[in-house]
Amino acid sequence: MINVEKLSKVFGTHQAVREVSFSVAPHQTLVLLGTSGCGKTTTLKMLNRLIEPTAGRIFLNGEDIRELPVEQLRRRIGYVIQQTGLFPHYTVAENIAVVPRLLHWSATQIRQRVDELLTLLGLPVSMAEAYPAQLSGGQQQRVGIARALAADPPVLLLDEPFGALDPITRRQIRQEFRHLDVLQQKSVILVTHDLMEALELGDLICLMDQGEVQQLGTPRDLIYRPQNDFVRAFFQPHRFQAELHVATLHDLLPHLPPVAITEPTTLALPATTSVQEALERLEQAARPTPALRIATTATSSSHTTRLGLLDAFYRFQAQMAATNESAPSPR
Ligand SMILES: Nc1ncnc2c1ncn2[C@@H]1O[C@H](COP(=O)(O)OP(=O)(O)OP(=O)(O)O)[C@@H](O)[C@H]1O
Repeated sequence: MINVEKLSKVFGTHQAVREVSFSVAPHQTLVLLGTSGCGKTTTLKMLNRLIEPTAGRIFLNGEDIRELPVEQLRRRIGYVIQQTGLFPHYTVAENIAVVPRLLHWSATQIRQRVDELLTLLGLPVSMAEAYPAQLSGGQQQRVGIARALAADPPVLLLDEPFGALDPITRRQIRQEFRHLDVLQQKSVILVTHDLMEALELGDLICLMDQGEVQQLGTPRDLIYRPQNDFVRAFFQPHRFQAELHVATLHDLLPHLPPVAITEPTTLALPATTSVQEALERLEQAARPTPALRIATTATSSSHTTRLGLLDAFYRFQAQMAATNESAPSPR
């Protein structure tokens, strides 16, 4: 658990971050989102004291981080940066082992942890002896994450972790990242300026502008209950795509048109799946496009087709627009 209270940073006369506060529980991901220069990276670097705050406090599991020796703090906070920061002359195994070595783990323990992490991140164990330059960008990124997780820190910080990847790899790695078991029980804080990445990965989004928090909330809060004109304008150009990410199959259940399912195969998804993910999964599924079975409870389910899903989405969108227009503005 990490708690940030009124964190500020002034560089010379420039206020880069002003009174930023948030809390991230274990197994939650908070995304720091905003345009270039809004203070995301500065905020992130204050969390592991790569930058010292001008004011404010940070608590790691209740302890003020200023009370902890920096070395100890950094072992409890994994850190991944855009260019991975892997040491080019170290093998994959040696890169992952940097922190365990500092902690004087035995060679056997280190070897086991390296193999375990490679497997957890979907990399072959045989890759341990390769050098970073022999790996693809996506593989290097996974090794970067494995290295940050080596000593099992409760907090993981990621600064534009997928930024250097091509759009297809980026999307794939992002999907995998979301389902990584190894991140359960960790507080994850991720910096991005990519709106879809934020909506896909964030349990909470902290949208910043000029060093200040414009809104802190769930992706749904930011899309459907924007607190001010900045938040509204930030999402407006990508609104349709954004709504596909935040709407779930559960939202669409009351809007599903009655259909007789004739498709021979079905794809089953839980009702918590986003509409975006359901459409992607249907797209990737075997031909002909299967019917979709939405598991609503342990024993009951609803069926639809791709077209039925889109139809229900449009109805849901119209309903949300009507509700939001009639609702008073929160500010
Ligand atoms: N060491 C520094 N000295 C002076 N000013 C700095 C320093 N680091 C950052 N800044 C300034 O603080 C502001 C916030 O920078 P920061 O890197 O946190 O933004 P960001 O939102 O992460 O941007 P980007 O997405 O471009 O990385 C910017 O105006 C930047 O120029």
